Amino acid sequence: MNEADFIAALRGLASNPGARGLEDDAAVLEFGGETLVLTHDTMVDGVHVLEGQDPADIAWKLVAVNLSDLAAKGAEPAGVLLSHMLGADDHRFVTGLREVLDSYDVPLLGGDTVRGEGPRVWGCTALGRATHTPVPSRGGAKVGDAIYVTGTLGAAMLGFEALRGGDEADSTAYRRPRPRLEEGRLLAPHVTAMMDISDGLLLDCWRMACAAEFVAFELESDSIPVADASRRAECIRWGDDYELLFTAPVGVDLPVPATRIGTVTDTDFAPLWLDGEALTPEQGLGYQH
Ligand SMILES: Nc1ncnc2c1ncn2[C@@H]1O[C@H](COP(=O)(O)OP(=O)(O)O)[C@@H](O)[C@H]1O
Ligand SMILES: Cc1ncc(C[n+]2csc(CCOP(=O)(O)OP(=O)(O)O)c2C)c(N)n1
Ligand SMILES: [Mg+2]
Repeated sequence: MNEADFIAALRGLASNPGARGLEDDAAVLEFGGETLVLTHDTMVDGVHVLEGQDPADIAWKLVAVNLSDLAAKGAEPAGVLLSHMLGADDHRFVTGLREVLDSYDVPLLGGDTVRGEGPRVWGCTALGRATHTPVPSRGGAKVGDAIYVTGTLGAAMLGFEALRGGDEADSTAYRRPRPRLEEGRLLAPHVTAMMDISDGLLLDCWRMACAAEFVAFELESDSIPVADASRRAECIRWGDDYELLFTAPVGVDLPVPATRIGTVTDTDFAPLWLDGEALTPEQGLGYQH
């Protein structure tokens, strides 16, 4: 089973509406007059971070990727719970954790600590409070909407290569992603759909188009902001950038800088198009476990 098959097999168990059919970045629960937004992401040594990487970076990224899912729902963080496997330089993990929690003013609420064999694995649950309801979903794109991204894609890939190669180039984008919390909150009232881009722009556009049903995402590659124009195809597939992907009606005055990369259409026989050519996940649109 791959990741998509396993999640599909879980769908029958996740009938509570809060699970959003396991088709969104986060669960959404009405609770005590508030709307809670809940998400969990795991990182594995050698899969999500380079073996031997500074644990301070690992702690930062672990929390940041979870906050990014809250950002995509326009939620403000209420706290995190962490799971940690003991190993080398655990004091550096604590240092990085303090840095990320202070930077985003997020309370550490609890977690769990274990020792085990095999590659190290870290987990984080982030809890947030919706700032706007209905909480934006992945599936709300409407025919005629414009498609936007924040920031630049491919910076994490370049940062990964810099870190792996040990060269002077800046690896910050890979080591210390910055969740777009402020942007997500400001955008939530204006978007028809929103998600964060963890697995690569093309794959996440595919998912957003499929979640909406009966729409297609038509993208123009030249309009997509990339960190290295000579490697555009890789920049829009590699992932790990944690920018926001969203749709909004044409003409809406956006409250934050973002780049229009395409249009939602009713083209009915393929959900994703790049420069007029239909694309499928078999062609390698992004990162899949
Ligand atoms: N092991 C699991 N148990 C329950 N739900 C899961 C599991 N793995 C993934 N999901 C759910 O599947 C959906 C897609 O997950 P994922 O692609 O990891 O989202 P994201 O990229 O936003 O982290 C989400 O609703 C997530 O909560
Ligand atoms: C050492 C290393 N190799 C490869 C990658 C590329 N990579 C691994 S996982 C991933 C996508 C994000 O991970 P996932 O577990 O799918 O997160 P989620 O979508 O659930 O937030 C990417 C781009 C990496 N980050 N680090
Ligand atoms: Mg996930």
